[in-house]
Amino acid sequence: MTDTTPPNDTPPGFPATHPDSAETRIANILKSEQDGQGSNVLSFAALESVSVRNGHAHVSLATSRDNASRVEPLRPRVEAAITNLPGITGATLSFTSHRPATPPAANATPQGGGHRPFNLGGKKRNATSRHAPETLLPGVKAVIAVASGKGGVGKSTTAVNLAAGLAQAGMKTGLLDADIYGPSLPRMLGRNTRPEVVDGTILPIEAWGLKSMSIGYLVDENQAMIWRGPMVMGALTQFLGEVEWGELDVLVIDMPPGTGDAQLTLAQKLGHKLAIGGAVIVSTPQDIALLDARRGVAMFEKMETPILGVVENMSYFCCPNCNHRTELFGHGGAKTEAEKMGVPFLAEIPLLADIRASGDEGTPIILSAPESEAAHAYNRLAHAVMRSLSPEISQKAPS
Ligand SMILES: Nc1ncnc2c1ncn2[C@@H]1O[C@H](COP(=O)(O)OP(=O)(O)OP(=O)(O)O)[C@@H](O)[C@H]1O
Repeated sequence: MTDTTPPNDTPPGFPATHPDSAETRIANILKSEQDGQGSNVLSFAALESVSVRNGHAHVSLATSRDNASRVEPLRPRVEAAITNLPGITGATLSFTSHRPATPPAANATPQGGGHRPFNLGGKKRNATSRHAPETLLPGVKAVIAVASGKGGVGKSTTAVNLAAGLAQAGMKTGLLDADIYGPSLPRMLGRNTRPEVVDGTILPIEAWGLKSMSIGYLVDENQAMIWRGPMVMGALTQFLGEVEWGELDVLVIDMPPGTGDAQLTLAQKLGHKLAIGGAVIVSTPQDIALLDARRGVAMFEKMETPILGVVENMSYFCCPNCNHRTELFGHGGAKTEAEKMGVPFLAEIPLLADIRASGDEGTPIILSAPESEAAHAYNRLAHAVMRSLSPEISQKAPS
């Protein structure tokens, strides 16, 4: 469906100048929703902008860092109230913090509100040319984007084990956690160190034979939650342009879930490297997830990114005692769907408590239990991915 609604427009029935405009009604909601101390939202946050696109309202509020924690618990209620307005089908509240936050690393400081959240000090660089797409990741041969049409399908777990599998097979591998709002890499890799900044460049954290980077290494968990879009994109761009990735055969990127602006922008920025690598779409067998997977595939196809294939996660349950295999959600949905979409089916990963436990303990299961059913499944995935890469990259893949 074509979007005929201009950005920053009001929905049908809300002329912008009218007292009943979307902005006025949203401001009224913000004035009426109170926190536990009886203060309304607009008493400690300023309404920066309202835009409505295709019925979805994006509301940006400016607040101090201290007050951000007061707004956050109100978010679901406010978003629900805005969604109830006529002509509005959904709402997203984002916050801008106007005070600089805790330094993420010894000499790396988030700037707050800017498009380059980390001031890395060191030599003055030409940020424009350094961040121009063609100059990004100069030593990286290929990028593999691990994506999913929706959250919670096991994308990060898949990305971590895929990256560890590629490293184990002899490829020089990096792993970037691009999920700014829900970084899981530090936990899954068992690393909680602040990266060093040397000469204006962030050094990646080494873990399990991988070079890794995540917003979770740099800022406190709740801090990135209050970032608005441009800061998120700024952080991602810095991760691509200002991390010392060095020479890598592949950089695996754990993409943010979904198919919104951040995903599109990343895919655009990485077009030249993704053309040599490609996208891996993670799905669970349930129909709804498959619909979302289709959206993921469509997004990369639109960007002319090669689709390396689809992975079915939580595909079947394997009893740890008797090894009996149970198809919990009906088997083969993702494979059939991949065939219909004309993209390769890469692997099916079982649903296993040990996979979750290994992730929580900080060692990818492909390394902690190399003889397990799960490790074999992830190895099949890594080898399938290697085989689908171009020969110059995948020469280390077993035939
Ligand atoms: N095959 C599996 N078997 C058992 N548990 C799994 C499996 N895959 C993922 N999980 C668990 O499911 C939860 C969600 O996984 P993960 O964080 O990888 O998903 P995600 O798609 O990256 O989520 P988000 O969209 O929130 O980033 C985690 O607790 C993880 O350990």
